[in-house]
Amino acid sequence: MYKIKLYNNIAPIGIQQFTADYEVGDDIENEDAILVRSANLHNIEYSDHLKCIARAGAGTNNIDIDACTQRGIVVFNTPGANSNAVKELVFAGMLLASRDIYGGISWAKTQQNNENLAKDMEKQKKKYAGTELNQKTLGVIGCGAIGVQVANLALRFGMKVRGYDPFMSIDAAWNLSRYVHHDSDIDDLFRNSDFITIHIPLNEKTKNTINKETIAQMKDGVKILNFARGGLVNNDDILEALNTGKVAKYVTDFPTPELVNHPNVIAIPHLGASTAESEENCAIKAAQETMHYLQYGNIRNSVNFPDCYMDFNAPFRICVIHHNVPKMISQITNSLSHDNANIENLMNKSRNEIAYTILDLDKEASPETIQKIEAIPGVVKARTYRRQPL
Ligand SMILES: NC(=O)c1ccc[n+]([C@@H]2O[C@H](COP(=O)([O-])OP(=O)(O)OC[C@H]3O[C@@H](n4cnc5c(N)ncnc54)[C@H](O)[C@@H]3O)[C@@H](O)[C@H]2O)c1
Ligand SMILES: O=C(O)CC[C@@H](O)C(=O)O
Repeated sequence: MYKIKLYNNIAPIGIQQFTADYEVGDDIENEDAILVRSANLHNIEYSDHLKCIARAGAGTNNIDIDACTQRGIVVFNTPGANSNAVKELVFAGMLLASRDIYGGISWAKTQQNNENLAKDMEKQKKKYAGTELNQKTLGVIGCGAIGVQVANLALRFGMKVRGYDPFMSIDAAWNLSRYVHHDSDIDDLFRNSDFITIHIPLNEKTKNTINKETIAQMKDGVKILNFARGGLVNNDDILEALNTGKVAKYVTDFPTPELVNHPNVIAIPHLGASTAESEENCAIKAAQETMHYLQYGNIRNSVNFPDCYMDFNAPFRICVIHHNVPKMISQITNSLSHDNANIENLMNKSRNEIAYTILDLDKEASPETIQKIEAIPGVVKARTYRRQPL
């Protein structure tokens, strides 16, 4: 029986993926795996049995990735599973930043006793007039799952689009329209955009990407959208720029108390991925990644381990997490001689300092063999698997 601990509300359809071999709940102890959305897992005590954490979503800054890697805990996310939901809200944000829809609706709500409403609203409406997206320039920082979709849709709104992403994946590049202007220097994007939208992960390098200096390069009256993470934008600097009018609007999915009452901040309470479709996509993907890892040792969509997966055709399997250093494979295979097991298939992949080896065997490795493997300097963990239907 595998034990799955839930943090946050995970869509029921995701939990339904788990078979009778799984015990799933938010009060589980000695968990083999965690399913989480945005709950902060930094500084929590993990069970000694914990093998993986699946983030039902994209951002993993709520998890201490380095600590997990050192302990041999595989962290998954669900790339692209919520990107459509975020894309749609970005466009809602752009429209709200261009036209005072919110002000107009709020005024209309106060008119329930006005018998002259039809006439009065024609007078009132000039207060809520705005501008169009058509022909404006949108700068997209980060052309991954979300950025690409935002860029492509903006073209269909008649916008001119510029994109900046020095680490863009080949998949993302295939999906990005060729009509998106490629900025290799982020300053060109800052200087030439009427709207700037940011879609990159938050980490030590990207923190405060939007700050006093970068804002200074932007057009007067620029509108900035942040549906990625609050820490990417320096709050003090953006508030100052909103006060001077340098920045006309700041649309953020990550409001903080000092931002929420500013008249030119459009604060949304982290709703980017909050659609039934996206919550279901993320939950299903996170559950499947977890099951494939726990039952087969296969790794797909990890943020700290290499992708490493093989069809499980042999009767037995060993998976070894080890440091990415010489002579590991030979030491692991030597240890198997004890059981006289034949290796039917082998895969080894590495990512930075860590590596992962899958060995498919005709015989089950004995506990002594696993102990021997785990005693090899540089080995973090070894686990055995028996072939079973998923
Ligand atoms: N508001 C929400 O509910 C919500 C939902 C999903 C994702 N997010 C946030 O949005 C971020 C992006 O999500 P995604 O699904 O597009 O992720 P993704 O991994 O598909 O794309 C991120 C892109 O950012 C690029 N990148 C990384 N560092 C960069 C830098 N310094 N400059 C420019 N580009 C850089 C990467 O190359 C990648 O292409 C996530 O990390 C998450 O924090 C928020
Ligand atoms: O789970 C959510 O609601 C938000 C997820 C989002 O911030 C993400 O990074 O995928």
